Amino acid sequence: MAEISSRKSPVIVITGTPGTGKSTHAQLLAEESPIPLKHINVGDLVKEKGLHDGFDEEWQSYSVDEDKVLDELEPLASEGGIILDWHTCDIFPERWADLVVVLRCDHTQLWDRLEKRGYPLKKIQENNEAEIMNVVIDEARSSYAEEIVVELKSEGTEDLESNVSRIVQWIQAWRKDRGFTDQEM
Ligand SMILES: Nc1ncnc2c1ncn2[C@@H]1O[C@H](COP(=O)(O)OP(=O)(O)O)[C@@H](O)[C@H]1O
Repeated sequence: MAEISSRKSPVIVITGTPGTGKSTHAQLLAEESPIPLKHINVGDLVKEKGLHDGFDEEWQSYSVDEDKVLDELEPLASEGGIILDWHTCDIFPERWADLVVVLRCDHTQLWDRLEKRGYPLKKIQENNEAEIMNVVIDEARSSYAEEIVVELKSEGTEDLESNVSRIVQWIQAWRKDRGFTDQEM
């Protein structure tokens, strides 16, 4: 069983291979949530706050300093009311997460999305392979209690809308279980 946190607002992790729709889901969820939720795009935070050891030209990505990321996020996670949007999740301590959503996408569709984003071929191939090999879902399942990990398809706008309304329902149930009313933040 996952440990019950004392937070009034949950920490929701939205993870998945790059291009599966994490930011799109997190933005819509922040708009539709019944309680305020701050969307934290961890990749953007790494860039803005310099939580890295430099940029890898070959892979066109930052070499992330995970300790710095954890130090930066710890106070926010303790407070709750955040959506953590990142392509990996196993660095986040188990006690942080109330819900871990893993987005999935058909690999040919994912390839197109990453091509449109202008990723180098090598990076498209690496991510495409990771999606086929279930890398992120396996990582989530081995890092968190089974009952808080949810795998959701993200291939069209209907998926986006139904996924977000499902998470909204989950937030309502999470708060009700803890005896919070809609007015009480
Ligand atoms: N469920 C979906 N339906 C339609 N388009 C989507 C969906 N999820 C993502 N996309 C599109 O795929 C691209 C990548 O989405 P994004 O949210 O930036 O992915 P990520 O944050 O996982 O890298 C965007 O152009 C977005 O509009």
